[in-house]
Amino acid sequence: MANRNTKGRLVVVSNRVALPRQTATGGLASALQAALHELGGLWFGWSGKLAAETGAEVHRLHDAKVDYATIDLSRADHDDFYTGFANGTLWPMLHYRPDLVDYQRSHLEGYLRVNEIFAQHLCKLITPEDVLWVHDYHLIPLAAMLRQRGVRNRIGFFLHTPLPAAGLLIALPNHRELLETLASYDLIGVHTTRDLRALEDYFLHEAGASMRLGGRMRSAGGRIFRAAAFPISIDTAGIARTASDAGAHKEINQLRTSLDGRALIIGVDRLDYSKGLPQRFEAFARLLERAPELHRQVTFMQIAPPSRGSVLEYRQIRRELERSAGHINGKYATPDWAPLRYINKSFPHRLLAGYYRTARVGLVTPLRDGMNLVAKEYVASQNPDDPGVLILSRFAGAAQELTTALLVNPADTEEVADALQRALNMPLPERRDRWRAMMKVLEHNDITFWRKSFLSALTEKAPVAQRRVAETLG
Ligand SMILES: O=P(O)(O)OC[C@H]1O[C@H](O[C@H]2O[C@H](CO)[C@@H](O)[C@H](O)[C@H]2O)[C@H](O)[C@@H](O)[C@@H]1O
Ligand SMILES: O=c1ccn([C@@H]2O[C@H](COP(=O)(O)OP(=O)(O)O)[C@@H](O)[C@H]2O)c(=O)[nH]1
Repeated sequence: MANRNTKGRLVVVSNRVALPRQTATGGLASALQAALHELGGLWFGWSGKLAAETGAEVHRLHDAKVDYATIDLSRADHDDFYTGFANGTLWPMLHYRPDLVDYQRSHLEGYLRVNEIFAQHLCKLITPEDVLWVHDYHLIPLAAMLRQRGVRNRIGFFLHTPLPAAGLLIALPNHRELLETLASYDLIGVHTTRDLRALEDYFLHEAGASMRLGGRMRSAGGRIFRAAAFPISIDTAGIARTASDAGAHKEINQLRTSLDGRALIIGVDRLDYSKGLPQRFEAFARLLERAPELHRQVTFMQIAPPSRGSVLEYRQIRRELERSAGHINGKYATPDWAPLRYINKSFPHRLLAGYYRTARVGLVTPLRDGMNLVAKEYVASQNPDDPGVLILSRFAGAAQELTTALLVNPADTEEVADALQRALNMPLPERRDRWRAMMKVLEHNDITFWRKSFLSALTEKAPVAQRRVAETLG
Protein backbone atom coordinates (compact mmCIF):
# COMPACT_ATOMS: atom_id res chain seq x y z
CA MET A 1 0.00 0.00 0.00
CA ALA A 2 1.27 3.48 -0.86
CA ASN A 3 1.75 6.50 1.44
CA ARG A 4 1.80 4.72 4.80
CA ASN A 5 2.53 7.95 6.64
CA THR A 6 -0.37 10.05 5.38
CA LYS A 7 -3.30 10.82 7.70
CA GLY A 8 -6.44 8.73 7.29
CA ARG A 9 -9.13 9.95 4.90
CA LEU A 10 -12.57 9.04 3.75
CA VAL A 11 -12.23 7.06 0.52
CA VAL A 12 -15.47 6.83 -1.43
CA VAL A 13 -15.67 4.19 -4.15
CA SER A 14 -18.49 4.07 -6.69
CA ASN A 15 -18.91 3.23 -10.34
CA ARG A 16 -20.40 6.65 -11.13
CA VAL A 17 -18.24 9.64 -10.12
CA ALA A 18 -19.50 13.22 -10.40
CA LEU A 19 -16.38 14.90 -11.76
CA PRO A 20 -16.04 18.66 -11.20
CA ARG A 21 -18.16 20.84 -13.50
CA GLN A 22 -20.27 17.96 -14.78
CA THR A 23 -24.04 17.77 -14.35
CA ALA A 24 -24.47 14.73 -12.13
CA THR A 25 -27.65 13.01 -13.27
CA GLY A 26 -28.45 10.28 -10.80
CA GLY A 27 -29.03 10.34 -7.07
CA LEU A 28 -25.85 8.55 -6.06
CA ALA A 29 -23.64 11.15 -7.75
CA SER A 30 -25.74 14.07 -6.40
CA ALA A 31 -25.62 12.76 -2.84
CA LEU A 32 -21.95 11.82 -2.73
CA GLN A 33 -20.98 15.09 -4.36
CA ALA A 34 -22.78 16.94 -1.55
CA ALA A 35 -21.21 14.73 1.16
CA LEU A 36 -17.64 14.89 -0.19
CA HIS A 37 -17.72 18.63 -0.86
CA GLU A 38 -18.54 19.11 2.77
CA LEU A 39 -15.69 17.10 4.22
CA GLY A 40 -13.15 16.28 1.52
CA GLY A 41 -11.50 12.93 0.80
CA LEU A 42 -10.78 10.69 -2.16
CA TRP A 43 -13.39 9.58 -4.71
CA PHE A 44 -12.43 6.58 -6.82
CA GLY A 45 -14.43 5.09 -9.69
CA TRP A 46 -15.10 4.95 -13.41
CA SER A 47 -14.19 8.01 -15.48
CA GLY A 48 -17.31 7.56 -17.63
CA LYS A 49 -14.98 7.00 -20.62
CA LEU A 50 -13.93 4.03 -22.73
CA ALA A 51 -10.32 3.17 -23.63
CA ALA A 52 -8.40 0.30 -25.20
CA GLU A 53 -7.75 -1.29 -21.79
CA THR A 54 -9.48 -1.11 -18.40
CA GLY A 55 -7.52 0.78 -15.75
CA ALA A 56 -4.33 1.21 -17.76
CA GLU A 57 -4.02 4.68 -16.25
CA VAL A 58 -5.41 6.42 -13.16
CA HIS A 59 -6.62 9.95 -13.95
CA ARG A 60 -6.08 12.29 -10.98
CA LEU A 61 -7.81 15.59 -10.30
CA HIS A 62 -8.16 17.82 -7.24
CA ASP A 63 -11.03 20.23 -6.71
CA ALA A 64 -12.58 21.82 -3.61
CA LYS A 65 -11.14 19.47 -0.95
CA VAL A 66 -11.82 16.36 -3.04
CA ASP A 67 -9.21 14.18 -4.78
CA TYR A 68 -10.59 12.29 -7.73
CA ALA A 69 -9.00 9.11 -9.08
CA THR A 70 -10.76 7.51 -12.03
CA ILE A 71 -10.09 4.76 -14.52
CA ASP A 72 -11.47 4.12 -18.01
CA LEU A 73 -13.19 0.87 -19.00
CA SER A 74 -12.50 -1.13 -22.13
CA ARG A 75 -15.48 -1.57 -24.46
CA ALA A 76 -15.70 -5.28 -23.52
CA ASP A 77 -15.60 -4.60 -19.78
CA HIS A 78 -18.17 -1.80 -20.12
CA ASP A 79 -20.46 -4.19 -22.01
CA ASP A 80 -20.07 -7.09 -19.57
CA PHE A 81 -19.76 -5.23 -16.27
CA TYR A 82 -21.90 -2.09 -16.60
CA THR A 83 -24.39 -2.87 -19.37
CA GLY A 84 -24.43 -6.63 -18.89
CA PHE A 85 -24.32 -7.76 -15.28
CA ALA A 86 -24.86 -4.52 -13.30
CA ASN A 87 -27.68 -3.06 -15.40
CA GLY A 88 -28.93 -6.08 -17.36
CA THR A 89 -29.03 -8.58 -14.48
CA LEU A 90 -28.78 -6.92 -11.06
CA TRP A 91 -30.76 -3.72 -11.70
CA PRO A 92 -33.99 -5.43 -12.89
CA MET A 93 -33.70 -8.04 -10.14
CA LEU A 94 -33.24 -5.40 -7.44
CA HIS A 95 -36.21 -3.48 -8.86
CA TYR A 96 -38.57 -6.47 -8.67
CA ARG A 97 -38.45 -7.16 -12.42
CA PRO A 98 -37.21 -10.76 -12.80
CA ASP A 99 -39.00 -10.79 -16.18
CA LEU A 100 -36.37 -8.34 -17.50
CA VAL A 101 -33.32 -10.13 -16.09
CA ASP A 102 -30.82 -11.09 -18.77
CA TYR A 103 -28.26 -13.40 -17.16
CA GLN A 104 -25.12 -14.46 -19.01
CA ARG A 105 -22.14 -16.10 -17.37
CA SER A 106 -19.74 -13.97 -19.46
CA HIS A 107 -21.34 -10.84 -17.99
CA LEU A 108 -20.78 -12.11 -14.46
CA GLU A 109 -17.15 -12.86 -15.35
CA GLY A 110 -16.72 -9.31 -16.67
CA TYR A 111 -18.32 -7.94 -13.49
CA LEU A 112 -15.85 -9.88 -11.32
CA ARG A 113 -12.96 -8.85 -13.59
CA VAL A 114 -13.72 -5.14 -13.22
CA ASN A 115 -14.17 -5.48 -9.45
CA GLU A 116 -10.70 -7.12 -9.32
CA ILE A 117 -9.22 -4.18 -11.24
CA PHE A 118 -10.90 -1.74 -8.83
CA ALA A 119 -9.38 -3.72 -5.92
CA GLN A 120 -5.88 -3.68 -7.45
CA HIS A 121 -5.95 0.08 -7.90
CA LEU A 122 -7.44 0.79 -4.51
CA CYS A 123 -4.70 -1.16 -2.76
CA LYS A 124 -2.21 1.32 -4.23
CA LEU A 125 -4.33 4.39 -3.38
CA ILE A 126 -5.23 3.77 0.27
CA THR A 127 -3.35 3.92 3.57
CA PRO A 128 -4.12 1.66 6.55
CA GLU A 129 -5.74 4.61 8.35
CA ASP A 130 -8.31 5.33 5.62
CA VAL A 131 -11.99 4.54 6.03
CA LEU A 132 -13.50 3.07 2.85
CA TRP A 133 -17.10 3.59 1.78
CA VAL A 134 -18.14 1.53 -1.23
CA HIS A 135 -21.37 2.28 -3.09
CA ASP A 136 -23.94 0.25 -4.88
CA TYR A 137 -24.67 -2.96 -6.74
CA HIS A 138 -21.81 -2.55 -9.22
CA LEU A 139 -19.28 -3.27 -6.47
CA ILE A 140 -20.78 -5.95 -4.20
CA PRO A 141 -17.69 -8.25 -4.14
CA LEU A 142 -15.12 -5.45 -3.79
CA ALA A 143 -14.54 -5.77 -0.02
CA ALA A 144 -14.01 -9.54 -0.30
CA MET A 145 -11.39 -8.91 -3.00
CA LEU A 146 -9.70 -6.26 -0.87
CA ARG A 147 -9.69 -8.56 2.18
CA GLN A 148 -8.02 -11.26 0.04
CA ARG A 149 -5.27 -8.74 -0.63
CA GLY A 150 -4.78 -8.16 3.11
CA VAL A 151 -6.75 -4.91 3.49
CA ARG A 152 -7.91 -4.59 7.11
CA ASN A 153 -9.40 -1.10 7.01
CA ARG A 154 -12.98 -0.43 8.01
CA ILE A 155 -15.06 -0.88 4.86
CA GLY A 156 -18.71 0.14 4.60
CA PHE A 157 -21.14 -0.59 1.79
CA PHE A 158 -24.26 1.34 0.84
CA LEU A 159 -26.92 -0.08 -1.47
CA HIS A 160 -28.76 2.71 -3.31
CA THR A 161 -31.45 0.48 -4.84
CA PRO A 162 -34.26 -1.39 -3.13
CA LEU A 163 -33.52 -4.91 -1.93
CA PRO A 164 -36.32 -7.34 -2.79
CA ALA A 165 -37.46 -10.21 -0.61
CA ALA A 166 -35.26 -13.29 -0.33
CA GLY A 167 -37.80 -15.32 -2.32
CA LEU A 168 -37.02 -13.17 -5.35
CA LEU A 169 -33.27 -12.82 -4.79
CA ILE A 170 -32.77 -16.57 -4.94
CA ALA A 171 -33.90 -16.50 -8.58
CA LEU A 172 -30.54 -14.87 -9.37
CA PRO A 173 -28.13 -17.56 -10.66
CA ASN A 174 -25.17 -18.00 -8.28
CA HIS A 175 -26.87 -15.65 -5.81
CA ARG A 176 -25.13 -17.04 -2.76
CA GLU A 177 -21.58 -16.74 -4.15
CA LEU A 178 -22.23 -13.09 -4.91
CA LEU A 179 -24.42 -11.89 -2.04
CA GLU A 180 -22.46 -13.68 0.69
CA THR A 181 -19.44 -11.53 -0.17
CA LEU A 182 -21.34 -8.65 1.45
CA ALA A 183 -20.27 -10.15 4.79
CA SER A 184 -16.72 -8.88 4.07
CA TYR A 185 -17.95 -5.34 4.75
CA ASP A 186 -18.09 -4.12 8.34
CA LEU A 187 -21.35 -2.26 7.81
CA ILE A 188 -24.02 -2.59 5.12
CA GLY A 189 -26.38 0.36 4.73
CA VAL A 190 -29.74 0.31 2.97
CA HIS A 191 -32.40 3.01 2.61
CA THR A 192 -35.39 1.61 4.49
CA THR A 193 -36.40 -0.88 7.16
CA ARG A 194 -38.14 -2.91 4.43
CA ASP A 195 -34.79 -3.32 2.62
CA LEU A 196 -33.12 -4.15 5.93
CA ARG A 197 -35.64 -6.89 6.72
CA ALA A 198 -35.04 -8.37 3.25
CA LEU A 199 -31.27 -8.36 3.79
CA GLU A 200 -31.48 -9.99 7.22
CA ASP A 201 -33.97 -12.53 5.95
CA TYR A 202 -31.69 -13.43 3.05
CA PHE A 203 -28.61 -13.86 5.25
CA LEU A 204 -30.43 -15.80 7.97
CA HIS A 205 -32.48 -18.10 5.77
CA GLU A 206 -30.52 -18.47 2.54
CA ALA A 207 -26.89 -17.87 3.47
CA GLY A 208 -26.51 -19.67 6.81
CA ALA A 209 -25.83 -16.55 8.92
CA SER A 210 -26.95 -16.13 12.53
CA MET A 211 -28.14 -13.07 14.44
CA ARG A 212 -25.96 -11.53 17.16
CA LEU A 213 -26.58 -8.79 19.71
CA GLY A 214 -26.87 -5.15 18.55
CA GLY A 215 -28.10 -5.91 15.03
CA ARG A 216 -24.88 -7.77 14.20
CA MET A 217 -24.81 -10.91 12.10
CA ARG A 218 -22.32 -13.76 11.93
CA SER A 219 -21.84 -15.07 8.42
CA ALA A 220 -21.59 -18.76 7.59
CA GLY A 221 -17.83 -18.15 7.26
CA GLY A 222 -17.66 -16.69 10.78
CA ARG A 223 -17.30 -12.98 9.97
CA ILE A 224 -19.17 -10.48 12.16
CA PHE A 225 -20.82 -7.60 10.29
CA ARG A 226 -23.66 -5.18 10.81
CA ALA A 227 -26.56 -3.97 8.67
CA ALA A 228 -28.81 -0.96 9.26
CA ALA A 229 -31.11 1.49 7.47
CA PHE A 230 -29.79 4.98 6.66
CA PRO A 231 -32.26 6.83 4.41
CA ILE A 232 -30.17 8.98 2.07
CA SER A 233 -31.06 12.65 1.76
CA ILE A 234 -30.21 16.00 0.21
CA ASP A 235 -28.58 19.31 1.13
CA THR A 236 -31.95 20.62 2.29
CA ALA A 237 -30.88 24.14 3.29
CA GLY A 238 -28.67 24.54 0.19
CA ILE A 239 -31.44 23.49 -2.19
CA ALA A 240 -33.98 25.73 -0.43
CA ARG A 241 -31.59 28.68 -0.89
CA THR A 242 -30.91 27.85 -4.53
CA ALA A 243 -34.65 27.63 -5.20
CA SER A 244 -35.46 30.90 -3.53
CA ASP A 245 -32.73 32.66 -5.57
CA ALA A 246 -33.79 30.95 -8.80
CA GLY A 247 -35.92 33.89 -9.97
CA ALA A 248 -32.62 35.54 -10.97
CA HIS A 249 -32.09 33.01 -13.79
CA LYS A 250 -33.52 33.92 -17.17
CA GLU A 251 -34.43 30.28 -17.83
CA ILE A 252 -36.77 30.25 -14.82
CA ASN A 253 -38.48 33.44 -15.93
CA GLN A 254 -38.80 32.09 -19.45
CA LEU A 255 -40.58 29.01 -18.10
CA ARG A 256 -42.87 31.14 -15.91
CA THR A 257 -43.76 33.44 -18.79
CA SER A 258 -44.43 30.54 -21.12
CA LEU A 259 -46.93 29.04 -18.67
CA ASP A 260 -49.10 32.15 -18.97
CA GLY A 261 -50.71 31.53 -15.56
CA ARG A 262 -51.30 27.79 -16.09
CA ALA A 263 -50.55 25.38 -13.26
CA LEU A 264 -47.38 23.35 -13.81
CA ILE A 265 -47.02 19.65 -12.99
CA ILE A 266 -43.38 18.54 -13.00
CA GLY A 267 -41.66 15.16 -13.32
CA VAL A 268 -37.86 14.72 -13.30
CA ASP A 269 -36.45 11.23 -13.81
CA ARG A 270 -33.70 9.39 -15.61
CA LEU A 271 -35.32 7.64 -18.53
CA ASP A 272 -35.58 4.31 -16.72
CA TYR A 273 -38.31 1.66 -16.76
CA SER A 274 -38.28 1.64 -12.94
CA LYS A 275 -39.57 5.23 -12.89
CA GLY A 276 -43.10 4.38 -14.09
CA LEU A 277 -43.16 6.96 -16.89
CA PRO A 278 -45.61 5.20 -19.28
CA GLN A 279 -48.09 4.79 -16.41
CA ARG A 280 -47.55 8.43 -15.43
CA PHE A 281 -48.30 9.65 -18.96
CA GLU A 282 -51.39 7.47 -19.00
CA ALA A 283 -52.58 8.93 -15.67
CA PHE A 284 -52.14 12.45 -17.06
CA ALA A 285 -54.14 11.46 -20.15
CA ARG A 286 -56.88 10.11 -17.84
CA LEU A 287 -56.94 13.45 -16.05
CA LEU A 288 -57.42 15.35 -19.31
CA GLU A 289 -60.07 12.92 -20.44
CA ARG A 290 -62.17 13.22 -17.32
CA ALA A 291 -61.61 16.94 -16.50
CA PRO A 292 -62.20 19.05 -19.63
CA GLU A 293 -62.28 22.13 -17.37
CA LEU A 294 -58.51 21.64 -16.89
CA HIS A 295 -57.77 21.90 -20.63
CA ARG A 296 -55.57 24.92 -21.29
CA GLN A 297 -55.29 25.38 -17.48
CA VAL A 298 -52.53 22.89 -16.79
CA THR A 299 -49.15 21.92 -18.28
CA PHE A 300 -47.19 18.79 -17.48
CA MET A 301 -43.42 19.10 -17.97
CA GLN A 302 -41.52 15.81 -17.87
CA ILE A 303 -37.73 16.09 -17.82
CA ALA A 304 -36.26 12.69 -18.69
CA PRO A 305 -32.54 12.61 -19.54
CA PRO A 306 -31.65 9.44 -21.47
CA SER A 307 -29.92 6.82 -19.36
CA ARG A 308 -28.09 3.52 -20.02
CA GLY A 309 -28.83 3.61 -23.75
CA SER A 310 -26.65 0.52 -24.24
CA VAL A 311 -29.35 -1.61 -22.53
CA LEU A 312 -32.17 -2.72 -24.86
CA GLU A 313 -35.04 -2.06 -22.42
CA TYR A 314 -33.94 1.57 -22.04
CA ARG A 315 -34.07 2.12 -25.80
CA GLN A 316 -37.48 0.46 -25.95
CA ILE A 317 -38.98 2.60 -23.21
CA ARG A 318 -37.66 5.73 -24.91
CA ARG A 319 -39.55 4.84 -28.10
CA GLU A 320 -42.67 3.97 -26.11
CA LEU A 321 -42.66 7.35 -24.36
CA GLU A 322 -42.13 9.26 -27.59
CA ARG A 323 -45.22 7.56 -29.01
CA SER A 324 -47.26 8.17 -25.89
CA ALA A 325 -46.27 11.87 -25.64
CA GLY A 326 -47.16 12.29 -29.33
CA HIS A 327 -50.59 10.75 -28.75
CA ILE A 328 -51.40 12.93 -25.76
CA ASN A 329 -50.40 16.17 -27.49
CA GLY A 330 -51.99 15.07 -30.76
CA LYS A 331 -55.30 14.44 -29.01
CA TYR A 332 -55.51 17.38 -26.61
CA ALA A 333 -53.26 20.22 -27.84
CA THR A 334 -54.76 23.46 -29.14
CA PRO A 335 -52.99 26.11 -31.26
CA ASP A 336 -51.92 27.93 -28.09
CA TRP A 337 -51.43 25.02 -25.66
CA ALA A 338 -49.52 21.73 -25.57
CA PRO A 339 -50.51 19.77 -22.45
CA LEU A 340 -47.26 17.81 -22.26
CA ARG A 341 -43.70 19.11 -22.56
CA TYR A 342 -41.46 16.08 -22.80
CA ILE A 343 -37.75 16.90 -22.61
CA ASN A 344 -34.91 14.37 -23.09
CA LYS A 345 -32.18 16.59 -21.65
CA SER A 346 -30.52 17.00 -18.28
CA PHE A 347 -30.48 20.25 -16.32
CA PRO A 348 -28.16 21.48 -13.55
CA HIS A 349 -29.47 21.67 -9.98
CA ARG A 350 -29.58 25.48 -9.98
CA LEU A 351 -32.25 25.35 -12.72
CA LEU A 352 -34.07 22.27 -11.46
CA ALA A 353 -34.60 23.97 -8.09
CA GLY A 354 -36.33 26.90 -9.82
CA TYR A 355 -38.43 24.59 -12.00
CA TYR A 356 -39.53 22.63 -8.92
CA ARG A 357 -40.51 25.86 -7.17
CA THR A 358 -42.56 26.97 -10.15
CA ALA A 359 -44.54 23.72 -10.18
CA ARG A 360 -47.84 23.42 -8.32
CA VAL A 361 -47.45 19.64 -8.36
CA GLY A 362 -44.38 17.36 -8.15
CA LEU A 363 -45.28 14.03 -9.76
CA VAL A 364 -42.94 11.26 -8.57
CA THR A 365 -44.36 7.84 -9.38
CA PRO A 366 -41.66 5.16 -9.74
CA LEU A 367 -42.77 1.53 -9.78
CA ARG A 368 -39.84 0.89 -7.42
CA ASP A 369 -37.09 3.23 -6.27
CA GLY A 370 -34.38 2.91 -3.64
CA MET A 371 -35.00 6.43 -2.33
CA ASN A 372 -35.79 9.01 -5.05
CA LEU A 373 -34.00 12.24 -4.28
CA VAL A 374 -36.15 14.20 -6.75
CA ALA A 375 -39.09 13.86 -4.32
CA LYS A 376 -36.98 15.38 -1.55
CA GLU A 377 -35.56 18.12 -3.80
CA TYR A 378 -39.09 19.09 -4.87
CA VAL A 379 -40.16 19.56 -1.24
CA ALA A 380 -37.01 21.51 -0.28
CA SER A 381 -37.49 23.87 -3.24
CA GLN A 382 -41.00 25.05 -2.37
CA ASN A 383 -42.00 28.57 -1.37
CA PRO A 384 -43.04 28.22 2.32
CA ASP A 385 -45.87 30.75 1.79
CA ASP A 386 -47.33 28.98 -1.23
CA PRO A 387 -45.99 25.44 -1.45
CA GLY A 388 -46.85 22.93 -4.13
CA VAL A 389 -48.11 19.38 -3.56
CA LEU A 390 -45.99 16.23 -3.85
CA ILE A 391 -47.62 13.13 -5.33
CA LEU A 392 -45.40 10.20 -4.41
CA SER A 393 -45.33 6.49 -5.17
CA ARG A 394 -45.70 4.22 -2.15
CA PHE A 395 -42.87 2.16 -3.67
CA ALA A 396 -40.18 4.85 -3.47
CA GLY A 397 -38.00 4.68 -0.35
CA ALA A 398 -38.85 8.39 0.17
CA ALA A 399 -42.47 7.43 0.96
CA GLN A 400 -41.31 6.02 4.32
CA GLU A 401 -40.34 9.54 5.41
CA LEU A 402 -42.55 11.87 3.34
CA THR A 403 -45.79 10.49 4.70
CA THR A 404 -47.83 13.68 4.18
CA ALA A 405 -47.33 13.60 0.42
CA LEU A 406 -50.31 12.28 -1.56
CA LEU A 407 -49.21 8.63 -1.63
CA VAL A 408 -50.30 6.57 -4.62
CA ASN A 409 -49.90 3.21 -6.28
CA PRO A 410 -48.24 4.19 -9.59
CA ALA A 411 -49.78 1.25 -11.44
CA ASP A 412 -53.28 2.51 -10.59
CA THR A 413 -53.62 5.28 -13.17
CA GLU A 414 -57.12 6.21 -11.90
CA GLU A 415 -55.71 6.75 -8.41
CA VAL A 416 -52.88 8.90 -9.80
CA ALA A 417 -55.39 10.93 -11.87
CA ASP A 418 -57.49 11.42 -8.69
CA ALA A 419 -54.39 12.59 -6.81
CA LEU A 420 -53.59 15.06 -9.62
CA GLN A 421 -57.08 16.53 -9.45
CA ARG A 422 -56.90 16.73 -5.67
CA ALA A 423 -53.45 18.36 -5.75
CA LEU A 424 -54.50 20.97 -8.33
CA ASN A 425 -57.50 21.93 -6.19
CA MET A 426 -55.87 21.70 -2.76
CA PRO A 427 -56.51 24.73 -0.52
CA LEU A 428 -53.49 26.69 0.73
CA PRO A 429 -53.80 25.72 4.46
CA GLU A 430 -53.72 22.00 3.60
CA ARG A 431 -50.79 22.50 1.21
CA ARG A 432 -48.89 24.33 3.93
CA ASP A 433 -49.58 21.70 6.61
CA ARG A 434 -48.50 18.84 4.40
CA TRP A 435 -45.40 20.66 3.21
CA ARG A 436 -44.30 21.76 6.70
CA ALA A 437 -44.44 18.19 7.99
CA MET A 438 -42.25 16.97 5.10
CA MET A 439 -39.82 19.87 5.37
CA LYS A 440 -39.36 19.15 9.09
CA VAL A 441 -38.25 15.61 8.24
CA LEU A 442 -35.81 16.88 5.60
CA GLU A 443 -34.37 19.57 7.86
CA HIS A 444 -33.51 16.87 10.39
CA ASN A 445 -32.44 14.09 8.00
CA ASP A 446 -30.35 15.99 5.50
CA ILE A 447 -27.24 14.80 3.64
CA THR A 448 -24.98 15.67 6.60
CA PHE A 449 -27.07 13.61 9.00
CA TRP A 450 -27.01 10.67 6.57
CA ARG A 451 -23.26 10.79 6.12
CA LYS A 452 -22.55 11.23 9.85
CA SER A 453 -24.91 8.44 10.89
CA PHE A 454 -23.34 5.99 8.46
CA LEU A 455 -19.73 6.87 9.21
CA SER A 456 -20.12 6.88 12.96
CA ALA A 457 -21.80 3.46 12.81
CA LEU A 458 -19.00 2.25 10.53
CA THR A 459 -16.17 3.36 12.78
CA GLU A 460 -17.77 2.51 16.11
CA LYS A 461 -15.34 0.13 17.83
CA ALA A 462 -12.82 0.59 14.99
CA PRO A 463 -9.10 0.81 15.74
CA VAL A 464 -8.24 4.24 17.20
CA ALA A 465 -6.65 5.62 14.00
CA GLN A 466 -9.76 4.94 11.94
CA ARG A 467 -12.11 6.19 14.66
CA ARG A 468 -10.16 9.43 14.54
CA VAL A 469 -10.86 9.73 10.79
CA ALA A 470 -14.60 9.56 11.45
CA GLU A 471 -14.35 12.04 14.34
CA THR A 472 -12.51 14.51 12.12
CA LEU A 473 -15.05 13.94 9.38
CA GLY A 474 -18.01 14.27 11.75
O1 LIG B 1 -24.82 5.75 -12.96
P1 LIG B 1 -26.00 5.55 -13.86
O2 LIG B 1 -26.05 4.17 -14.46
O3 LIG B 1 -26.08 6.65 -14.89
O4 LIG B 1 -27.33 5.69 -12.98
C1 LIG B 1 -27.56 6.73 -12.06
C2 LIG B 1 -27.71 6.18 -10.64
O5 LIG B 1 -28.95 5.47 -10.57
C3 LIG B 1 -29.24 4.79 -9.35
O6 LIG B 1 -29.48 5.74 -8.31
C4 LIG B 1 -29.94 5.36 -7.02
O7 LIG B 1 -29.40 6.19 -6.03
C5 LIG B 1 -30.20 7.24 -5.50
C6 LIG B 1 -29.45 7.85 -4.32
O8 LIG B 1 -29.31 6.92 -3.29
C7 LIG B 1 -31.57 6.73 -5.08
O9 LIG B 1 -32.36 7.84 -4.61
C8 LIG B 1 -32.25 6.09 -6.27
O10 LIG B 1 -33.49 5.51 -5.82
C9 LIG B 1 -31.39 5.00 -6.88
O11 LIG B 1 -32.01 4.61 -8.11
C10 LIG B 1 -28.10 3.85 -9.04
O12 LIG B 1 -28.39 3.14 -7.82
C11 LIG B 1 -26.75 4.56 -8.99
O13 LIG B 1 -25.71 3.64 -8.77
C12 LIG B 1 -26.53 5.26 -10.32
O14 LIG B 1 -25.34 6.02 -10.28
O1 LIG C 1 -31.81 16.79 -15.54
C1 LIG C 1 -31.53 16.29 -14.44
C2 LIG C 1 -32.26 15.20 -13.92
C3 LIG C 1 -31.90 14.72 -12.68
N1 LIG C 1 -30.88 15.27 -11.97
C4 LIG C 1 -30.55 14.79 -10.62
O2 LIG C 1 -30.41 13.37 -10.59
C5 LIG C 1 -30.79 12.91 -9.31
C6 LIG C 1 -31.79 11.76 -9.47
O3 LIG C 1 -31.79 11.06 -8.27
P1 LIG C 1 -32.95 10.09 -7.84
O4 LIG C 1 -32.58 9.57 -6.51
O5 LIG C 1 -34.27 10.77 -7.91
O6 LIG C 1 -32.98 8.91 -8.93
P2 LIG C 1 -31.83 8.07 -9.68
O7 LIG C 1 -31.64 8.72 -11.00
O8 LIG C 1 -30.62 8.11 -8.84
O9 LIG C 1 -32.41 6.70 -9.83
C7 LIG C 1 -31.39 14.07 -8.53
O10 LIG C 1 -30.45 14.59 -7.63
C8 LIG C 1 -31.69 15.06 -9.64
O11 LIG C 1 -31.66 16.41 -9.24
C9 LIG C 1 -30.17 16.33 -12.48
O12 LIG C 1 -29.25 16.84 -11.84
N2 LIG C 1 -30.52 16.82 -13.72
